Amino acid sequence: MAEGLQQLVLDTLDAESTIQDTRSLVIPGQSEPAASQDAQLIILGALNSLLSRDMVKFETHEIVSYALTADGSQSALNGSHEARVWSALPTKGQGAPVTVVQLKKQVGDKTVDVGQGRAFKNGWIGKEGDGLVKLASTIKDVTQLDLLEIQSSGTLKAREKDLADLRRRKLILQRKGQWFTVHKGSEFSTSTAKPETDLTVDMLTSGAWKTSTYKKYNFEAEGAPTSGGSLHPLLKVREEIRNIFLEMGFAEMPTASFVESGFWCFDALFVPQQHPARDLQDTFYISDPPHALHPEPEYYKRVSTVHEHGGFGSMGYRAPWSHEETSKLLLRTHTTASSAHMLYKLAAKCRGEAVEDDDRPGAPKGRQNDDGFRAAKLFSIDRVFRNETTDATHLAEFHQVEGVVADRGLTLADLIGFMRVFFSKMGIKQVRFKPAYNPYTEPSLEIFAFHPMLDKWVEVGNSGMFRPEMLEPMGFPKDVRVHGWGLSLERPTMIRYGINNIRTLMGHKTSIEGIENSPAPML
Ligand SMILES: N[C@@H](Cc1ccccc1)C(=O)O
Repeated sequence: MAEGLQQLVLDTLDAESTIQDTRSLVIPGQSEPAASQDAQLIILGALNSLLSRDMVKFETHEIVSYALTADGSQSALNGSHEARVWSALPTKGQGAPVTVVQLKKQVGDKTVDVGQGRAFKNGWIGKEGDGLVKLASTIKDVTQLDLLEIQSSGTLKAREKDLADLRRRKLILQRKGQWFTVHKGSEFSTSTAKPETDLTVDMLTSGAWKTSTYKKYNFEAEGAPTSGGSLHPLLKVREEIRNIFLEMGFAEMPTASFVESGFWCFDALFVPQQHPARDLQDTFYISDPPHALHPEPEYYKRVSTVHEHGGFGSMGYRAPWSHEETSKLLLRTHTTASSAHMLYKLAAKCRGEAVEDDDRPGAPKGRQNDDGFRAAKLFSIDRVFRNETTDATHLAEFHQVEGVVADRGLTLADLIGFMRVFFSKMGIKQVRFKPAYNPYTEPSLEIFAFHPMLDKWVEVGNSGMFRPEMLEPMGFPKDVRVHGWGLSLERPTMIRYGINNIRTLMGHKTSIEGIENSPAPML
């Protein structure tokens, strides 16, 4: 049929040079002109195909048309509700008046409910005793006439108001539609022979290429979508947070070692060896190799002593030290293990080790009484592991955002002030702090942010000033203060992307399509 229709369009153009209104075409195989929108869509298909070969040009005309609802079609056929009410009643004085109950039985509840009032208003019917009678002997059912006109032409000529009324009565529906005016194109011909799409060896040898018509190359056509890699939302938010750190002058810590020893993950941080976080139920331990390499002996001695007996102003835990516990290998439970490595390295010169002076601007070089301390601002964003039962908000593997700032004279006010700036750069303007406990920081603060969508305060991080029991065995001078904090990467990502089940963000339930379609976050 498609070809027959294209041929019809070309033949009509050949005879009449333009087709003013495609609604006048009679599609091959049909008896009526193509007044309906369905017919116009079929015509549009044929026109587009001819347009691609430049055989025609056409203009589109947008129209609004109307179609009858089921109720409307019934009224077009049998008369409006009010006319059906009128015709069911006896003429005044010529029969017993009909009660509403009887009338409903005769013409149906809906017809009476809708039609009765209108029939009264039109003066067609009246009351007599308990019943109703006809007052008018003949009526003109304008509603039915209007519906019939709409049925055949799609509209009412110049009577917008009545259309609105019929729509309100749910007798008609509005439809958007279009029709077309068609002209000859630059390659117009009455032949619909398919143009060639490829130049073949056969055409070249036979010489057919000279007389063939060719399909025009479509430079507008979009290629098939390519599937490349796309960044996971966690990576996008990680990048955004990394940029905040970099813009605040932080350097990134190396965090490649997922496996740590009990020493670096806990002991160096003054986490007691009996702490519940070190239990098998909370931490994944590695069985092979069975032991970690031994840390530097003097540092190890200072750490074990401060745990067992105290020192640096502390009374220690006064519990027996277990070498076994410290040398266990485990999947790190927090990135503070990496911070401990970095802080130990930062204090190297303070311990009197030969370290090359760095050339950061402002770093005191070879100053007299230089104790070797260099201020530092460090961050990391990487994966940690906890032996957790997974649920909508917990995973056994997740990511931590961690930062440490080391300098002389830092106070708790600096930590709080810094947190406010850091979180406001992440788009979190309202933050609150609550005293908390960490074995390695004192004071410690939990950080809460106001979540406007949830309309409540949610915990976003944990922070504090590292204890002398941790810093001084590393070799930091007494007046050096280090504050640190940690937060999850998943939580801000879930908030940003409106995800409420963490398992759809990470793990085997993640939807690849969701990742491909997730927009970059906005600050
Ligand atoms: N390690 C802590 C975060 C933290 C880091 C540094 C200082 C204080 C707290 C956690 O896992 O929650």
